[in-house]
Formats: sequence, C-alpha cells, structure tokens
Amino acid sequence: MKIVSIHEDTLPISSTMRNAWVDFSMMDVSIIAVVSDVIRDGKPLVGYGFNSNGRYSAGDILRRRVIPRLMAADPADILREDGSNFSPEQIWDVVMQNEKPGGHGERSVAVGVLDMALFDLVAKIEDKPLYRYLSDRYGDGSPDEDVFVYAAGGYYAPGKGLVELQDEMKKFLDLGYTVAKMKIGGASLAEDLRRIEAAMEVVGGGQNLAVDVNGRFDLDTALAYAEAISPYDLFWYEEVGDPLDYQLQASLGERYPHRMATGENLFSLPDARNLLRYGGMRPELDILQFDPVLGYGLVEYLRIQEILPDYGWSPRSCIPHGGHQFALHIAAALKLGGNESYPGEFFPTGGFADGAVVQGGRTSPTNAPGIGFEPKAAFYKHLRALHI
Ligand SMILES: O=C([O-])CC(=O)C(=O)O
Ligand SMILES: [Mg+2]
Repeated sequence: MKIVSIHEDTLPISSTMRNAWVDFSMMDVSIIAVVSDVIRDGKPLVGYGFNSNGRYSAGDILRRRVIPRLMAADPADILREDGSNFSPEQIWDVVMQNEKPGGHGERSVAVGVLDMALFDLVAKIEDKPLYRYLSDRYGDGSPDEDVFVYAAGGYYAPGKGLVELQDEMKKFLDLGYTVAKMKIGGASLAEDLRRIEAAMEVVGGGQNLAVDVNGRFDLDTALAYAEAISPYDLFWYEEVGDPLDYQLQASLGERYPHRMATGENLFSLPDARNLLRYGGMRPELDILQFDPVLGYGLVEYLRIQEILPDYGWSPRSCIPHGGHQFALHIAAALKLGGNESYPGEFFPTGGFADGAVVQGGRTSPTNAPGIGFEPKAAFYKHLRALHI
C-alpha cells in the first residue's frame, strides 16, 4: 500500500464581509488530494483535505516541506504495523522532521490540510464514514447519532444594516438552527449593542445568540463590553482578546459571569495546554474551540483531547471552530459538545454535505465513506480537478 501522488492547489473563498480584524476580500484555502494505490470499483482511493475556513492557504509549506518529506518516506514507515492502512500518526512524525517546536504559524495549517486528507483516505480504505471509523478506533464505538450545530454569520458587510442582520438570523432559524453567532468589535459599543438587540429579537433571546470579537479587544474594552452585554445572558462571548493573552482571558473570566469561548487560533497542544493552565477558563461553563485542522490536524487534536481531564475538562466542552464536515465527524465520534456551521459563508467550502438537514439545532454527518466531500458538489468539483 502506498501513496502514488499528492496534488495541491489554492482555492479562493473571498467575500465582501468582515469581522473585527479581517476583511475576507483575499481569503483562500489550500486544497489537497492524496492518491493511493488502493483500487476500489476500478479506481484508486483518494483522500481530500482543505485548511478549514478563516486562515489563508499554506501551499508554500505544503509544496516545499510537508509533501516532499512524505513522498520521500519509506512506504513501510507510513503504514500501521500490520500494513492494513496508512498511519496518520506516523505520517505526522515524518512530515514534522526538522521542524523546531513553537512559533506554529502557518505550518500547523499545512500539516492539518494533509492530515484531513489522510483521515479521509484511511476511512475510505476501511469503507466507513469517518465518524464510524474514528469512533471505533479512538472512541467508544458508539458515536453520537447527531451533533449540536450553531449557525455562524452576522458579519459586517457593505450595506448591511439591522434589517439585513435580522433577515440573516431569521434564515438560520428557518434552516433549523436554534443558536446563531454574530460578529462584534468592528463598530462602536453603542452600534454593536443595537446589532445584538436586533439579532436577539429574532433568535428568541440571549441564550440563542453568541458574539465573536475575533481577538480585537484590550482588557478595558473587553470589560466595558462585558458589563454592557452581561444582562443579555448570551450563549457565549468569544475570542475577546488576543488568543495568546491568557491573562486577559483570566481577568475577563473573573468579571464576566456568563459563558466565554475561545481557542480557534491556538494551533498546538502546548498552546492549548497554556490556555487550560493560565486562561482562567471555567470547565463547568466555558467552551474550547480548537480547530482540528488549523492546529496540526486531528493527530494533534487527539493529543489535546487526552490532556483535557488533567485540567478538569470534558470533551463535551469542545465545540470546534471551522464549520467543516471533518469536525462534524470528529464531534460525533469523540462525543464533543457540538460543531460550528457556516450556512451562508465561505463558499464553496462552508456548510456540510448537500442535503444535510438541521433539525432542532442538530445534524448528522453523511454516511458516505470518508468525510463525504463527494456529496458536496460545488466543492467536490475543485477537489476532483486536482488529480483528474
Ligand atoms: O471570522 C472568522 O474568521 C471565523 C470565526 O472567527 C469563527 O467562525 O468563529
Ligand atoms: Mg471566532
């Protein structure tokens, strides 16, 4: 069993929206196809991956370091001991040769793109949907049948006023979501409060609405907003300060009695552990949003899962960032607390498989083998074009 070829490209997912830091006019993702010599129905099995949503493509690192290391590896070193399948864990060690620790930057994204494709391939070789494969190998063999998902959106955009924001929130409810998320921190406090109140009016109150600052605030601004939004009792207050400012997070936690969520821009086990050690996050209340792609893939995410109990955390407190099908499978298999969803953003990578139904704020991964990119037509045509 071997990897025959790896194909990589960059796909634009640009749009006119913005959060408190980033306008998405130049946003793109890396996409990858890993072609194996395993033949099924007359065709080679291929694993596909992409780098989640919201961080830029990492093609240079893939082309210059990650892919060459994998292609140069002895085929025996990248298989499980019994030779029955590829080992994403061993491949992780191969592609991380000669890399210093720390300073994870875009390297963790490049490794995550490959890792997603490997898990897609490995599950296809076992002819199982990914959540079943993961549950059998890393979980308890009985995955959750469905997963809590919330609709992320509420971006700032040209010409988007309160009415348009309310229409967007209404659309989320019509699609079957019960909780929506919106951006704050990109306008004045007074304007953001008007936006929050307008959204709450539609979604049914603060417990159905999360707000996301994308790391924009210093401590004073974080606390001023905290005081102003406290009476709303929001679903959560997300990524309020710089992702690596654990002291800010801890100070906020001392003053803000409602749920906080963060972690989408922590890209490694040591960074995640530092959040648990020093970030003042409260295991009985708060939510951890590490993205299983951006942070060196599922291999590293599993290492993070392993240390959670040491700090009093349960997998149910994890709701990954990214709104991708990969994390949906992981959430079902590892019994996480839920998954993000982008019903209206990041075309064509956002959203789940075509025809996926959300009901009462819950959905299920597809039963196609692997991740199920094939039944996501508008995206799959780009993945397939990588190697055809
Ligand atoms: O706006 C973004 O980059 C995405 C984001 O923070 C989220 O989904 O929580
Ligand atoms: Mg966020």
